Amino acid sequence: MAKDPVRVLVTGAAGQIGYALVPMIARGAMLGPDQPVIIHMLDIEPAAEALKGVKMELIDAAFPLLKGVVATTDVVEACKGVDIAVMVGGFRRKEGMERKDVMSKNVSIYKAQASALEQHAAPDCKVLVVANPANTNALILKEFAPSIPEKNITCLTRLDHNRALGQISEKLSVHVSDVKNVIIWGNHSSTQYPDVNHATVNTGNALKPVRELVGDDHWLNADFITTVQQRGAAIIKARKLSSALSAASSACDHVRDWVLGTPKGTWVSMGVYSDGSYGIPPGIIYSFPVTCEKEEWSIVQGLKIDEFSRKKMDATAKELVEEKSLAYSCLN
Ligand SMILES: NC(=O)c1ccc[n+]([C@@H]2O[C@H](COP(=O)([O-])OP(=O)(O)OC[C@H]3O[C@@H](n4cnc5c(N)ncnc54)[C@H](O)[C@@H]3O)[C@@H](O)[C@H]2O)c1
Ligand SMILES: O=C(O)C[C@H](O)C(=O)O
Repeated sequence: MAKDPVRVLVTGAAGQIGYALVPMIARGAMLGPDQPVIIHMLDIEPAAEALKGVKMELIDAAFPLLKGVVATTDVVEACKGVDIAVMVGGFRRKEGMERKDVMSKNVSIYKAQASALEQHAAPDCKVLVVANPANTNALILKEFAPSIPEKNITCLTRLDHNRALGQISEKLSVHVSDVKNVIIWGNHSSTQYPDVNHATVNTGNALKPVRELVGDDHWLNADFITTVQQRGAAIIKARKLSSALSAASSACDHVRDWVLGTPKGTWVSMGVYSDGSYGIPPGIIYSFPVTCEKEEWSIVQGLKIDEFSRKKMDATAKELVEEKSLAYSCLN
């Protein structure tokens, strides 16, 4: 029997990530090849014509899974009955701007959209915040939508996770799908800590530690970390635009694994509300290693944390605590 369609909201749908993301959703990359979808697209008035154009293209592409398109500048209409909300809309960082510069513009958007989601989305709506500052926007959304379960509000660090997999795969000349269990701890910013201490490579007959195969702790503790931390800025420098296709693809990975589950023995990184695991202060949205089953994520417990990692995990937590107070000061 055919499944009922799932309603997926994409905010900022006329923007560049939105343009890459909606066809991926319509092709089944987010929810699977047998899951029909109705895509809700929200943007603001100045982008209304462009949004209309995206809707026309979605229709023209004749996607078999696409059962309807809502394209609107009305946040209430956009949020009505949505099961999944991918929050991409916001003010984008331009070359030379610090993430903090975009903070005040974005947190007020997220405060307003929190109420719309709370009142009009499906009761169990899952939310993924992509727009920067992603962790803090997600936190603001959580705080101003108290009736949405906190487990349903997450932010995107899967792009950083995938970037880390990509760097290891390039370094070792192995296929990226043979590398697993890297971790992104903390903020989707240049303080994030990409950790390979528990990562492995499938060599065909064994799972070998990445650290052993790379055999270059200096590279792993320095260049590898900064390359992943700075990858977003490097792409802005090269494209004069921030990453879009990789962000859209990683957003699909995030939601797919959340809804359909992570493969056995594999974890992924997600920005989630801290419960105090690994000594990270509660009250912030922090990226942890998680496994997903039955549409719920759980933080992987019991990983050994060395002194080097501890410092980096605490530094990125500290930045998030500071961002939180900055966000509140912008809202006052
Ligand atoms: N978390 C991540 O890994 C990651 C990766 C890449 C980009 N980003 C962030 O994602 C966001 C979007 O990036 P982009 O390149 O698509 O930007 P973009 O500027 O091309 O698109 C943003 C869209 O949001 C719309 N918008 C602005 N205010 C809105 C509002 N109140 N409601 C709905 N829509 C609104 C704009 O009109 C625009 O169409 C940026 O904040 C960017 O920094 C995050
Ligand atoms: O938009 C940005 O600031 C960069 C983006 O978050 C990225 O990681 O590519």
